Amino acid sequence: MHQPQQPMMQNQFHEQCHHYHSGQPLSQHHQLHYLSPQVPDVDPFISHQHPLLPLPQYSPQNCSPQNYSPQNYSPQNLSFPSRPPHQNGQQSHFVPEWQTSGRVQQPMQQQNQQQQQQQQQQQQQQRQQQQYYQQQFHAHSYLNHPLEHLACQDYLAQQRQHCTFDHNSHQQLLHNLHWQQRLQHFGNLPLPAELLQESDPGGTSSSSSQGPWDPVLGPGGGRRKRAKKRKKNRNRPRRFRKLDPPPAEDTLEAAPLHFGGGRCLGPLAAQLSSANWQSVIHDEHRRSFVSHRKHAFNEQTLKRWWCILCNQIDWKRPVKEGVDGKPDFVLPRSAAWLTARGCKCQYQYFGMSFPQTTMADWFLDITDQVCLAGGMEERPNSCNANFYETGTESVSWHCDDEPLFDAVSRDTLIVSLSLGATRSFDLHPKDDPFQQTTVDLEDGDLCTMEGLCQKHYRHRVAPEIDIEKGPRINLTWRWVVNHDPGCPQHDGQLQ
Ligand SMILES: O=C(O)CCC(=O)C(=O)O
Ligand SMILES: [Fe+2]
Repeated sequence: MHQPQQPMMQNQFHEQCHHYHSGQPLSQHHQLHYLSPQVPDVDPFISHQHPLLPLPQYSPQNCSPQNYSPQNYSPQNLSFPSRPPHQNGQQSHFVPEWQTSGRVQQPMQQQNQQQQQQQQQQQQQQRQQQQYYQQQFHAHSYLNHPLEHLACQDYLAQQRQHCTFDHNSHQQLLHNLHWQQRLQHFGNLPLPAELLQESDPGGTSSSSSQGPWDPVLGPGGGRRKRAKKRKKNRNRPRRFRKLDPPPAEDTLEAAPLHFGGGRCLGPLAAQLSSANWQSVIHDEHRRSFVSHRKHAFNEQTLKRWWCILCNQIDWKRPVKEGVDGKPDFVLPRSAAWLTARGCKCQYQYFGMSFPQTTMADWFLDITDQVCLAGGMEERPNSCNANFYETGTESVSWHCDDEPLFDAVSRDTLIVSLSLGATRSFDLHPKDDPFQQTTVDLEDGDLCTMEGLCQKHYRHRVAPEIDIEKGPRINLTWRWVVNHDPGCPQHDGQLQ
């Protein structure tokens, strides 16, 4: 997968934020992480994690379609143990000092009244906090403001589980951030007043008209910094520019599309329109085609597949090392690379390597059913699997043009199956990034990229700010034609 370079800051953040994922199968690291009041000893970023969804271990008994499906795997339907109640049964954080210290003995009635008032104030404070974090969550996308986004996500996730959001530890956590991240955090996000008071010893933050406090630039620094950044970005070249269209490729009349065992003709939308395949892109000039078949399998089958894939695939979140040997990018999703028996090719993209795992019989079963639905006579010999835990996980603009598939000089077919949450799949011609096509891929949908699509188009699954959006699995089958030198099938040496 060829992926354009990501901005450095964002990569660093991803790395810091997710490094505990690396190399761990999901089933092992899917544990709850609550904010602990003794944050300083731990990596502050761990506490920023959205409590991950626990995955039960797969066994045929617990894996019946009734008790495990994309629907009941959504965060809302899982029950989490709630936090132990606080000593006095109330939220005690951020109670102003005048309420807690120097108290003198008072008559019972007065005490009760004060308690009631205190409770009301706390409830109001809680409501305001909730409103605030909800607003902030929607205002900050994961990509542009990862810290803010995750902090709010953390809060909202804990609200969902009916446990208290621990402002003390949140505040501790902010104090522990590296100064650069703190700069980014305070620079962009007007924090609630109580957090600002604590983190701004000079008391300069109270004036909201000056903009957010910045630890280096002082009051309003965040705003000035952003204006400076905007000015700088004005001169930066766009990530993708419009170019002249490429010369026309062979027409379908001159060279029909053949793949999937030779007798399968593309585009599938044209060949299999009677079997509910529909055309998403039909671009003869670039010899690029995308076909879509909605709801190709029944619900029971999808639930069974979901369950097996969640638990049986060795999901990984690899790390890309920077020049200094330190990790500088973590995949914003989990993935796995499967090949047919006898093939040992690894899949490498964006400087990361995916170890090969062999397709088990249950996986070949799924593959065969997908082939049947697409009229393919020959099984694809490889598959890239992706697991998107929430709406915020993604795959950025790329094309699958690695030498393994030889997708630049010959027609190829990539066929994908989507399971779980609906996500938007975007495509654009490399020479015309503004000509974007989007197709919503739902549970059980098949989608193909055919012909020279990898040569002329980029595709992605964009991050969404919807943390409530459930997990999604996508399997993309391909044909490896140029085996790695280390693979027994290199140069056709079949074993
Ligand atoms: O998740 C998807 O729909 C796309 C995945 C993809 O592009 C890939 O695996 O190369
Ligand atoms: Fe792809």
